[in-house]
Amino acid sequence: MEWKRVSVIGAGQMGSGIAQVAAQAGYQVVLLDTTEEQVQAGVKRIADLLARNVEKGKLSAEEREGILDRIATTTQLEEAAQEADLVIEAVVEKLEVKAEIFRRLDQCCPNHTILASNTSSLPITEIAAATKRPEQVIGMHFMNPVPVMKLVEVIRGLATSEDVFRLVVAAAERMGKTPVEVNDYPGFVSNRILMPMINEAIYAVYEGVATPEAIDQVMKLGMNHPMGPLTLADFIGLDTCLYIMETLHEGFGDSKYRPCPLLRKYVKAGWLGRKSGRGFYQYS
Ligand SMILES: CC(=O)CC(=O)SCCNC(=O)CCNC(=O)[C@H](O)C(C)(C)COP(=O)(O)OP(=O)(O)OC[C@H]1O[C@@H](n2cnc3c(N)ncnc32)[C@H](O)[C@@H]1OP(=O)(O)O
Ligand SMILES: NC(=O)C1=CN([C@@H]2O[C@H](COP(=O)(O)OP(=O)(O)OC[C@H]3O[C@@H](n4cnc5c(N)ncnc54)[C@H](OP(=O)(O)O)[C@@H]3O)[C@@H](O)[C@H]2O)C=CC1
Repeated sequence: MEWKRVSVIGAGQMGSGIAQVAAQAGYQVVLLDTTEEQVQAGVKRIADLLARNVEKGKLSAEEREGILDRIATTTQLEEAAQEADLVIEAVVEKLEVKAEIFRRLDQCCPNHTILASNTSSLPITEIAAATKRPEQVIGMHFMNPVPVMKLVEVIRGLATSEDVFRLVVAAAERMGKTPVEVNDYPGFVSNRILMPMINEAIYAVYEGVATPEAIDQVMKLGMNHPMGPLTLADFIGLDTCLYIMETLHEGFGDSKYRPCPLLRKYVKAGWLGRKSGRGFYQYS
């Protein structure tokens, strides 16, 4: 079956990026967030990035208009659900919030609709269990920034069907991505490896080993990482980093994954990184 419509739930940094690459791939997209302001902020992010691509000569002004025309917006889940072939959820990294969204999507989507989560770490099998169609639920984990990064981790839940897996791999490829299959364990592969490194960098700040600037320089100049771990943590969002560490800690029951107290403190203070204007660095 040829898919035409992709709905994206959550218009934050990941949801807006996913909506952009889906519209660039020719899908009709519906982008949803809880308020009109959030949805419009997501659309503005897409419009600005596409305008920069026009300036760079990578896209024509007509192509930009075409992509933006393919993105409709809503704040009503029923509206996002009603005609979707594929729904990709990208809301906050909390199991109870995602499970409730999947429960509602299951009720309002057509029978054929596939429900994917962009979760960074949470169990796909448990998200799927909130629906009556667990064979049509799957993990589709894009990387940030979505328009640039090539990888999509594709994660099968216990019940995910082979057909659904193949359709989702094909959709990721159509969006210009390279899908890699991984199994349903906390943090999958990407964040099981990346996030303990970031957490360790935060411990190094906490224990006074070096300043954030020095730690980032060591990893950039010494290991050729494009961003130092603390700049990357601010870029991902410190709330998201904390939720991922909590999932690893709880999921494996191993103290090596305990989140650094400084990370908790920053999140409690509302220092969420780039998106809130302050994290390990200041942005305004
Ligand atoms: C937490 C999770 O669950 C999983 C994750 O996503 S973990 C995070 C994974 N991502 C990373 O590790 C990113 C690491 N950082 C990088 O790769 C690079 O710093 C970067 C690609 C973000 C920027 O690259 P750079 O060379 O330093 O900067 P710059 O030259 O300005 O940008 C390179 C390109 O990326 C684009 N770009 C940069 N930031 C962007 C953004 N936020 N959104 C969209 N495009 C962006 C630029 O427009 C530019 O595009 P062109 O080549 O078409 O001109
Ligand atoms: N940041 C990253 O680098 C990556 C993140 N991810 C995953 O993507 C997901 C989203 O992350 P990210 O985009 O960074 O987060 P953001 O905080 O940027 O965006 C999340 C958006 O979802 C909205 N939202 C929250 N609850 C609901 C709801 N019930 N219904 C509709 N919208 C809702 C939020 O609105 P409000 O602000 O009003 O709550 C916000 O606009 C998370 O699961 C994260 O783990 C995956 C890969 C990389």
